[in-house]
Amino acid sequence: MASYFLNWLTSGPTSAPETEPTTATQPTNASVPTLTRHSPPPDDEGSDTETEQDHENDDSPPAFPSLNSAQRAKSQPSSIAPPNLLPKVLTDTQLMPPPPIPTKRLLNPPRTNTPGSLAVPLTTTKKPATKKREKVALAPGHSPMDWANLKTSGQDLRGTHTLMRITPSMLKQHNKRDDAWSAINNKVYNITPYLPYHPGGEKELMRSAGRDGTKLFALTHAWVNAEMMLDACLVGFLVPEPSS
Ligand code: HEM
Repeated sequence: MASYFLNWLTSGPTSAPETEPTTATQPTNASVPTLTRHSPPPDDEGSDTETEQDHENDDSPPAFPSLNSAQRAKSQPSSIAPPNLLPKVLTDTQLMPPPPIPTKRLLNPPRTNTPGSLAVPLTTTKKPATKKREKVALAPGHSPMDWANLKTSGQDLRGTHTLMRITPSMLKQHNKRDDAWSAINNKVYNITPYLPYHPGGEKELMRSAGRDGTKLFALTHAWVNAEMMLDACLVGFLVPEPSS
């Protein structure tokens, strides 16, 4: 490849420059270098002895620019760079070596929380230390739809005749399964009829019996609309103890 470029670079114009249309057919300027042409000389020009065999054995590239072209006539001999200024063609052994194979340490970097470390923070991979929440199997006839039907049936689910002002000490007395009250967001509900319908189980719901279950409720399932689900069980409103 390099020899090809050298070949066409050094095959300069053979006719005289246009600026000197004198009788001389060869360049008379001594500074113009004498260039060697590698293409075969047309020694047998005009003869009929040139055969197809000659063309087949001729592996030399054609002159570029073409010998009698305007491009060749315009080109200046001084524009030809000397061989030491021509771009160097690197061989395979001189090419840049491949990057080193990453070590096992780099493939599996240690997981640390040191500042500036690119490792995955430990906090995102650590499992939350919360208790696993499990739904219980509700008895037949105790699905959420059954609870909705019971609520609208007109059956008394409060156990009281009027809405009351309920203090924490009053609430505390209603902590048995058959008489369980719980306060959620300052509203006190009779949760006894709801116990067998609670998807989290009776045991879990009884943890809020006789006290303010707002925090427990929000921690477990803040998305549940207790106000709507237990509206038929409302018995009153939580008020502070009267100051003595
Ligand atoms: C008193 C009012 C309450 C109502 C109306 C209520 C209602 C519900 C509802 C509708 C579900 C199903 C949630 C779902 O499928 O996404 C549920 C599940 C559950 N509830 Fe309650 N609940 C109440 C109180 C409580 C309390 C005080 C606790 C715990 C102390 C509790 C513990 C659970 C648990 C563990 C589940 C099952 C797990 C889950 O569904 O994610 N619930 N409850």
